[in-house]
Amino acid sequence: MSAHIIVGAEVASEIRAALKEEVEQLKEQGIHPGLAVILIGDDPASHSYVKGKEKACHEIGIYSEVIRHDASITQEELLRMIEEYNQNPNIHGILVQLPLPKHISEKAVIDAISPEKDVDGFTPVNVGNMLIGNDCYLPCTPHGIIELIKRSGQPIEGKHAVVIGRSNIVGKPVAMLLLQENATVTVAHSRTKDLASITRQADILVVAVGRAEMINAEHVKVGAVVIDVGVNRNEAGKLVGDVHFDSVKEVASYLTPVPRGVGPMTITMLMKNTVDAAKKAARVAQEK
Ligand SMILES: Nc1nc2c(c(=O)[nH]1)N[C@@H](CN(C=O)c1ccc(C(=O)N[C@@H](CCC(=O)O)C(=O)O)cc1)CN2
Repeated sequence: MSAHIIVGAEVASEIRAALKEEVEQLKEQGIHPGLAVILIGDDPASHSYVKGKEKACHEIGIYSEVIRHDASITQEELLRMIEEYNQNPNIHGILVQLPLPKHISEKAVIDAISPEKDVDGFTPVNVGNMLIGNDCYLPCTPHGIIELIKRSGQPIEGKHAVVIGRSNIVGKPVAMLLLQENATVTVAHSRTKDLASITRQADILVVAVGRAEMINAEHVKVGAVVIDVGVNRNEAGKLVGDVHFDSVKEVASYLTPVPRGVGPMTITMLMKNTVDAAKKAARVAQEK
């Protein structure tokens, strides 16, 4: 068997083309979606992701403001900056790139973002709404993963989904979204005993552990759908996922590559959330 490769970059391009058309139409109605991206510090990967977000905004026609600040900023200054964007009517989405420098509390920063502008879907209000299945901004990577599985044509309902990883950004929310799609969900993590015996039960395996090529064919059931969320450098300096691509592709039925798999969907779902936020703000203004 050789798995079908789910090229997230191609799916992302399709969604971005549709968003571009939608934004053109919104602008004709006087709605101009706007996103503020705040990047603190000098982490090279974060700088590259933020550049990707800026470029995607430009391509789709979303107005963007990108604030790059060195790590000398205080938490209070950052919170003030967020509050200004909360009040700014030209900005519909606010994103603070993670991780933050150690002296700044991630929790305090996320809590400061108005839930209506939380296009990352990280605030407690949006997380709570996601949990109970209310309309809300879904976190971008988990939402992108669900979209990739759905567009591959593979059913989620009734399947056993195993998620490896329990981060707030990926593991926990993707487990919740799979549950909402009626999968039976198991969450495994660094303290899980006999990981392979659990992952081998998975019809859908989502891997978000942050360890280069840790999951190999021994961990995967024949015919499973395998989604690789990792972005790592291997010993040779090559960009690889958490999944050993060459061995797993011989066992899985569907597999996402790294790069060009889940990653491009993260930025694309952010664009979608920003457009949705602008539409919601326009509706609210009209109702007043
Ligand atoms: N505020 C947020 N911070 C972070 C998030 C997030 O969703 N919101 N997610 C990640 C980083 N991230 C987006 O911010 C992100 C990660 C990976 C990619 C991507 O396109 N990866 C490429 C490879 C990139 C490379 O060459 O290094 C791929 O997989 O093809 C985009 C965005 C943490 N922080």
